[in-house]
Order: sequence, then structure tokens, then C-alpha cells
Amino acid sequence: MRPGHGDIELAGLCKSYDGITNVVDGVNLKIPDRAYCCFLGPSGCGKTTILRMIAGHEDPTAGEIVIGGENVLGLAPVERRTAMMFQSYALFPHLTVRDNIAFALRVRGQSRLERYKAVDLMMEKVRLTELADRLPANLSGGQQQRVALARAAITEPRVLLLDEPLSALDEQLRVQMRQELRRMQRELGITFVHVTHTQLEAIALADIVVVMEKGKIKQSGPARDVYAYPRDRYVAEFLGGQNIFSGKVEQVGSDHLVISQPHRTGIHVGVQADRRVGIGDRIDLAVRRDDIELMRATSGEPGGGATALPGRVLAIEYQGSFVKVMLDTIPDEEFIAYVPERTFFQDPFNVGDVLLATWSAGRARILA
Ligand SMILES: Nc1ncnc2c1ncn2[C@@H]1O[C@H](COP(=O)(O)OP(=O)(O)OP(=O)(O)O)[C@@H](O)[C@H]1O
Repeated sequence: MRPGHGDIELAGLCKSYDGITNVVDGVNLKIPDRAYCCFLGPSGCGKTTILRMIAGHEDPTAGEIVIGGENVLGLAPVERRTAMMFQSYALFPHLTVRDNIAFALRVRGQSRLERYKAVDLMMEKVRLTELADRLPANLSGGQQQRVALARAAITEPRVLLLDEPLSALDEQLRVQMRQELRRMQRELGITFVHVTHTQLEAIALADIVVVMEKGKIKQSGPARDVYAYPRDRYVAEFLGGQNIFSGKVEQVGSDHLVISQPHRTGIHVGVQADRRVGIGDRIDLAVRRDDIELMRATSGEPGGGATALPGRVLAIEYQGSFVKVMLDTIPDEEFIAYVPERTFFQDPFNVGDVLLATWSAGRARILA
């Protein structure tokens, strides 16, 4: 395997199938060599089209694709040194694991000896040595996936493109294979670009998460940035784990703002250097579900700088390590607190209880 030169740059990338609508609309992105990058977004947002353009299976309508410093437009997939792994692994049913993996090398005319040497090495890397002589029908879903990955990686690509690689697997296997993918990416030492519509998959795997909407990038960055600091309502809603609601700026202080809502007043928000707001502005706020603390309404107000809003418990769901408590704290918006399991059971709440939901000003974020 020759690693390196797997950095990708997309510049002004557009794709239209009908000459009218851009299904990929001005995408600019840099993916470093050997990064694990996940494109995340709902069905139809253009993720697969971007993948296919990087692979060379589809031509952009406008823009550039540069891999390892080389403009690859017009080059065939083999010349780009990209490889694609598909959702349905598309293994040859009549070939053994070894021959499935060797297939691309046979097409390239490598000698039997060369092929078998390369395939043995690859099988070791992806832990398939024991299964070398099996047919795909006699493999589990996870094992089939490893064969598909090995078959793509044997061509020594500098970039491996994966289109919803885990969607055919059941939940438990998906979580297991997530770790396998990450391990194999490190082992192969190449860039992975992975398309998914599953938030957890993206944040668990990726060095860089790219959140897309209608052909455009809404936000990209390390998983934690995108999850903990969503830029706007769309990203916050898509990544989940946040309470999102809008309000009007009533006061602007040196370190915090006071926001009101049709139903609630006295919502404190820390000043954010990246968001300039003035009195009267309408803003969207996000507060993480796990940053909300719930108190009995009788236990007094929280300390200075905190927000405390009343709410009735609508539903309670046990989730194992935490308990999900739904309240009507912000009427017309979903409002949920994640209470650590042990904390919850020290003094459990019931549906119908009226509580105070509190959080400190610094925990509320202003969205664009
Ligand atoms: N060959 C094609 N001809 C015409 N329209 C297409 C073609 N391929 C994709 N599209 C359209 O382009 C848009 C983006 O499709 P794409 O497959 O890239 O989305 P996606 O985000 O990967 O969604 P999914 O997760 O459902 O695959 C969709 O509206 C789709 O219908």
C-alpha cells in the first residue's frame, strides 16, 4: 500500500441533471490526507452525487476536484486512484473470498503469484485469512462487508469512497462494523469518504463531519464542533440532542443577554463573540438536553446568571444510562432534559409534576 496524496479539495462543485436545479450547489471543502470524512444529510441532499463525482462515475456541471494536488476531472476512476464500496456489497457469488478480493488484480493482468501475495497480505489486514476459501453465501453480513472493503482496497487507492456502507446491517452489527471501518481506515492509511444519513454513525466515525442540506454544506468540522456548536437551527435539529426555540432580545449586558418568548421571560444567554445581536432582534437558541437540570418547583430558585423556567412533565422514558424527561417548558416546541440515571432515581419525577428547568447562561447558544 502506498499511502499519501489522498487529500481532496472540492472547489465550487456543482451538479445539475436537468440544467435547472443544482442537486450539488457550490460545494467547497478540503479533506486532509488520511482523514475519515463523513457526509451527513437527509435523503436527496446530494451526498451520493458528490461521492460519485469524486470517484469519477459522474461529471460535475461546474467546479474542480483536486486529489493529491492533481486536478482529476476527466480522469477515469483507476487513474484517480479512488475506489468505491457500494451499499450492496456486490460480491461475486461463485468466487471464494480470496478470488473476490483478487478480482481487480486479475483484470489488471497481474500474475497469479503476485496476486496471491497481495491478497494474503490484505486478508491479514482485514482479518479474513481463515475465511479465504469460503463463498459469500456462507459469510455473515459483517464478513461480507470486510470482503467488499478488501476488494476495493486491494487496488491501492489513495481515497476509498463508501456509500452507506452499514445500512444493510442490523443495529448491533452496525455498531460493531463502525469500529472495524475506523480500524481499517487507520490500518490502510488512506482517506475515507463515507456517506450516511445516520447522525450517530457520522459523529462516531469521522474526523470531519460535513452536514448537507439541498446540495449545500451547512457546516463542516470535527464531530464535536458540529454536535456541540451547531451553527444554525438546521444543523442543531439534524444532529439532535438540543432544545431549540426562538425568542426576542430584551436586554444586552456586557456578558449576557436576556431573552423573552411569547410564553416565557428571563431567559439568560451568555454573549457570544461570533454573534452580534441588538435589542429587539429575534434569535434562535439551542440548549443541550444534557445541560438542563430539573428541580422541584418548591426547592427555590437557582443561583445568579441561570435561567429557571417552569414546566409540567409530559412523558418519561428510561434510556438506560439516562432518563429522558419531556416537559411543556417552551410551549409549541419540544423540550427535553436528559437526567443521569442515578440522579433521576434519587428522587424520581412523575408525569404531571411541575418542575423548574434550569441552565446557566453560558450553556445556551445563539444560532445563526
Ligand atoms: N442520474 C440522475 N438523474 C437525475 N436526477 C438524479 C440522478 N441521480 C440523482 N438525482 C437527484 O439528485 C438529487 C440528489 O441525489 P443523491 O443521490 O446525491 O442524494 P443523497 O443525499 O445521496 O440521497 P440518498 O441518501 O437518498 O441516496 C436527488 O433529488 C436525486 O433524485
